[in-house]
Amino acid sequence: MAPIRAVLTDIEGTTSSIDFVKDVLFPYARQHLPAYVANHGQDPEVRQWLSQAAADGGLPATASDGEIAGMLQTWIDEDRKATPLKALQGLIWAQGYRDGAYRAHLYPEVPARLRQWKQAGLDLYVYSSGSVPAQQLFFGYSEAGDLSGLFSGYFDTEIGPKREVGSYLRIAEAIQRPPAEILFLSDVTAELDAAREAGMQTAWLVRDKVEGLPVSSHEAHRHFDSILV
Ligand SMILES: CSCCC(=O)C(=O)COP(=O)(O)O
Ligand SMILES: [Mg+2]
Repeated sequence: MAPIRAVLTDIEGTTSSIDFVKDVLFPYARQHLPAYVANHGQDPEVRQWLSQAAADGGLPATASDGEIAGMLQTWIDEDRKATPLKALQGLIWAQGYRDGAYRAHLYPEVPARLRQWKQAGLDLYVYSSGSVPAQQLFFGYSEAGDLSGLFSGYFDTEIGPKREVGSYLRIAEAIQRPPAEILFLSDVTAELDAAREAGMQTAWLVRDKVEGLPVSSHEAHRHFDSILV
């Protein structure tokens, strides 16, 4: 096996709990979405994402911003990983982080392990369904302080869906590493399958408190400390 030179990590369920995203971030975005759309709907970036969401959701061209906001709230309830929704969520979360409404959850061993890997010469990258600005906020306002400087780059679904092989090939190309030198960490086996098909090495994070680790072709880990690179 090729030596690992870079670690590419997912966020939700991997560095951080699913509960924090579902119980804190999503409700905050859902609550503030209508006012955010009313106040910022004419900003060019926001307008572009609203138009893309309306088109993706099959709304008529005459749909009001209120109707688009309502559809986006439904998408939040359904945990849709749609790029326009994720971009808008990131813009809304910025206010919550800056107001101190929350700090991003990280599993306890994650900050030290990321620092160790970085000190050992590995390059660290993030690949999440959350938008790149949302990822930067997440690690910038984490419970362990500002960790954003540890990462050499961030990728979201603008590079492609997380379950598609091509996304991982494009990430490897973007970071100028052979896929075999990249270790991808995720809690979702379909994502790990795609990364492996692209040639990456994989580790499956199983954070649930169930008895024993599942048997899988992807090495399963309860936490980052047992991942040896
Ligand atoms: C960037 S923080 C918000 C996470 C989020 O919105 C999400 O959908 C997480 O998905 P992931 O790909 O990190 O499992
Ligand atoms: Mg995940």
